[in-house]
Formats: sequence, C-alpha cells, structure tokens
Amino acid sequence: MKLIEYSDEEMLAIDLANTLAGELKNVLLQGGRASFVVPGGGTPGPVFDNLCEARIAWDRVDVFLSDERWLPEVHVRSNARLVKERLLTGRAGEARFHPLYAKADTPEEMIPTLEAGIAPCLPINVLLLGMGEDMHTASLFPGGDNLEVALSAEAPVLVPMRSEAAPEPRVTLSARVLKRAMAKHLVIIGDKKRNALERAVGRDPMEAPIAAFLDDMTVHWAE
Ligand SMILES: O=C1O[C@H](COP(=O)(O)O)[C@@H](O)[C@H](O)[C@H]1O
Repeated sequence: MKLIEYSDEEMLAIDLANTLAGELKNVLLQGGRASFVVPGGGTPGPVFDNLCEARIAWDRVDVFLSDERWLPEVHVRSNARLVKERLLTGRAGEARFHPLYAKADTPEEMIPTLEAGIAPCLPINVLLLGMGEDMHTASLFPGGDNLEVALSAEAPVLVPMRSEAAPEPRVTLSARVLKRAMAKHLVIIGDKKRNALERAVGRDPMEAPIAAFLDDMTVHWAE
C-alpha cells in the first residue's frame, strides 16, 4: 500500500483527478476503450468536480460504479445520481455510463442484465474506491449477508448484498473483479477513516473488507 497525504481536501481532489485523468489517457493511447470504476457515497464529489473537465477522449470511456444502492436514480441516496450530477457533466458527459440499478423490487431479478452491461468492460482499467468508517468498501460490508460469496475466488461479477449498516439492499462488484483492476486508488477523508484503514491492515477481509485490496493500492488521504 502506498499512502499519499494531502494538505487539505481541495488539494487531494485536484491532484487525484489529475492522476486518474493521466491513467485514463494512457489506457486510451493504446487505441481502444478504457473502463473507469468509481465509488458513490459522500466522499468522491470534489474529485468528480475536478475530473469532469479533463481533456481526455471521454467518448471512449466506460464508467460504472463499484456498487449501487437499490434505489431509483431520482433518489437522493442513489450513487448513479451522484455520478451523473458530479462526474458525467462537462467533457465527461461524453462517457458511456453503465448503471448497476434497473427497475425491479430486488437486485437478484436484474443482476444478469446488469452483468451483461459491464462484462465487455472488464477487466477494470482504473479503479477508485471509497471506504466507510466500518472498513467496508464498495458494498462489501462486515457482516453483510453475501460477504463470503463476494470475497471468494469464484465470485460472480456482481453480488447482491444486505447489511444492517445499509438502509437499502445493494449490488456490489465482487472482490475478484475489483482486485483485477490495473490501477487501484482509495480516497478517504478525516482521522476516523485513517484510523479505520490502519486497523484494517493485515486483518481478515471478513472483518475488514478493505483489507482484501490494500496490497497494490494507492491511498489518498486528507484530514
Ligand atoms: O455506501 C457507500 O459507502 C462507501 C463509503 O461512502 P462515504 O459516504 O463514507 O464516502 C462508498 O465508497 C460506496 O460506494 C457507497 O455505496
């Protein structure tokens, strides 16, 4: 794990956006498309605000989420809503977005359809993850009902997840898919998350799911 500390959240957002844009540009230089996976939640908005005007060939970028809350896109907690409002605007509006939600009562009903949408974009070229203070990442929650499956070497691409820590059902990329990403970044803000990260190092991912990804991760942190 490599840890980069920033003087403040604004510097983090500017610098991380530049790093991500540079990595996407390098992938695109090879001629094909680039897949870019992003987190939802409260942390990545300022990074998206800086990234959305980057001068890259966004029309050759496939964007999808690390995980989604099983809610329609109009809902204030929808991760797709955040991505559409903060990332897929300006130049990045040209990117192709692959939702991880479709109208149905449960994620289980739509997982085959959603997987078909993202399967051609795998493996992930550039991955940005977030993390909660409980050491969950994507929707891999400690105590989540499908965590063992989602962490297994044979996991499917997408796994439905329910947890007492989450007010709605989730769908998450499995650890197998996230681990294969060519470039991995984690963005965390504040002392509580920094402490949580330090507590996670070397732990069993069943207790601290972020631990599954730390080997070749660049962590971006500001107070
Ligand atoms: O619920 C979620 O939580 C994590 C962390 O979110 P944050 O609000 O603490 O930044 C996020 O990475 C994930 O995508 C999201 O669905």
